[in-house]
Amino acid sequence: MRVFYIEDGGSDLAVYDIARMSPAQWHPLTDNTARFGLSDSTFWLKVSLTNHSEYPRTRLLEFGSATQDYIEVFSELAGHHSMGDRVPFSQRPLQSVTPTIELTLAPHGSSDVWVRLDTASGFFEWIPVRLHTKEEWAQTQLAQNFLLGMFFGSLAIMLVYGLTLSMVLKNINFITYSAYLSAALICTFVYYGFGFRWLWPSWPTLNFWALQISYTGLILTSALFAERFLNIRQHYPVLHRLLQLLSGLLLVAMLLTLTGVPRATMAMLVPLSMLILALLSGCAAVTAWRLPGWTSLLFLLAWPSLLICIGLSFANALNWVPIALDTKYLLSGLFTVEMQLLGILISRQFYRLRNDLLSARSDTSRQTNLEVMARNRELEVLNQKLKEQAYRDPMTGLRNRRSFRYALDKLEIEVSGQARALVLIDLDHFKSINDRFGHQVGDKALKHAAGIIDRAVSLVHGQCFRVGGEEFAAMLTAPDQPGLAAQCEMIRLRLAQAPLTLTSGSLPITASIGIKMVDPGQFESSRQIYQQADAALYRAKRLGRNRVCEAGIGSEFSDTPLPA
Ligand SMILES: Nc1nc2c(ncn2[C@@H]2O[C@H](COP(=O)(O)OP(=O)(O)OP(=O)(O)O)[C@@H](O)[C@H]2O)c(=O)[nH]1
Repeated sequence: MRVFYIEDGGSDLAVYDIARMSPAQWHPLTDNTARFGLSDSTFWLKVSLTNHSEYPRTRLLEFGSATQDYIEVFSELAGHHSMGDRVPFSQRPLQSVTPTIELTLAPHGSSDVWVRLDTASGFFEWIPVRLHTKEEWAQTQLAQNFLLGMFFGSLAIMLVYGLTLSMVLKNINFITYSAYLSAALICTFVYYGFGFRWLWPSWPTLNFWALQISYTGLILTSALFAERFLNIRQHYPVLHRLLQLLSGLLLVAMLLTLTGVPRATMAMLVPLSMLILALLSGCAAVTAWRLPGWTSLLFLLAWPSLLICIGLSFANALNWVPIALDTKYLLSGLFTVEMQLLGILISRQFYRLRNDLLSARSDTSRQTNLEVMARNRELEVLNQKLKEQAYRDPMTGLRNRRSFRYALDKLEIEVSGQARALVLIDLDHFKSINDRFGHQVGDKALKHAAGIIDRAVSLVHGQCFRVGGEEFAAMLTAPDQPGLAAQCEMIRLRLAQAPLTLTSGSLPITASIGIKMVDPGQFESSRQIYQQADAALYRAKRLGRNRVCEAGIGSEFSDTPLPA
């Protein structure tokens, strides 16, 4: 088989004119493949067939484009057939997505087939002309169907995955990915001729529309996806506006193409879409360079696949590719890889966002916990202070009457351990201090005396209380009776020997002290203990003040009630 072509610039030649053309006017077709790209002309192909065998041979002549508008075949052997996608699919002699006719050549016979190629959009498909035996053709169809089945199957699975996640997660990246994937699925389905064959076989115009619309949809959804994924609006606002403008122009070009009036609109559609894809690929490269990491790198690898696929298809149709390349299969392969990589990337991106959100939430709750703990600690300290205040006398800072009651009760229930003593200390003639020097000096004298008594009690490891106006108490650990008397004497002396210094001179302060020793083996109520200590104090007062008296030694009984 040899294939030649001739360009009919005025589109006015009929098959009779073509048949009369001299061989010199025909140009051989490289690789038997028509690559006329964008042109307003009509093209004629001459397919010269020879049977060198002594038997008749039946062959299938295939024109490998599913979407070329007009393919008219004239043959002495097979008659005239219109097989482009501008005539209903059912009129094709063979029900194949790529126009195919059956020819039977006589033994040692030869025949020419004339093919008229034309287009309404001004863009010629890449059309390989192939001659098959019936067996070869059947095998090729099987292999093609298998590969395309794999391709569409994998796209469909990814689409289900994308749609499910879009619905469940309501994540914009999954939504734009699903839109892009749907457009890719529809566009390739139409481009491979399956829409025309299975869905609208009697409506050729729809085939043309579907192709233009789905192609534009593919470019626009891919731009939408890349814009969202790369966050172009935020990072490259100028590019975002440029892309919007180009997308608008692309939409207009598509609508003009649909009206079928100006052929040149197709010449706009192709470069516009390539420009959009090239800009987005550049943007992906800049992002990958700015944010190094395998996510950016994978996106950079995946994203330009679409540019390469579509660019190669057009370049092939325009005869710019120097080698014979079946772009249909390359397109399927690259598309599948791209969609899978993008699927992985957006899943990864989504899970990273999710993890960031979760860790932010746990940070917040950790922060809240820390704040609550700090607040609890503050409250504890405050509580402690309040407790302290409840048991302290504000003027002298000593433990107060309530604290004394508590210590006295404890003294009552102590049944083992060392002997202890309750010591009551009452300042002598305090009323006269108030009367002579006033209450302010009285207060000063009280604080002074309280400080001396407390320090003295601390020296013998006791506890000191202010139980009344000028009355103090101490709980001491009593070694034995003489030891206890010596300790109380020490307290008395320390006070008596440290007069309060006033501007007018020094003011001596003395105290009378009553002691009650508490024997742990012998039970006495707190009331009894207190009354006996108070009686001893009373005795000290009576005996002339500024002295220590102990209960049980020369004792009298006191009726003083327990301090409330
Ligand atoms: N400035 C001042 N005086 C107080 C305070 N609490 C009690 N007083 C006074 O202490 C005096 C106690 O007087 P009295 O109970 O008669 O006993 P006294 O004068 O010390 O005489 P004796 O105890 O018998 O030696 C009263 O005048 C109270 O007003 C106080 O917080 N500040």
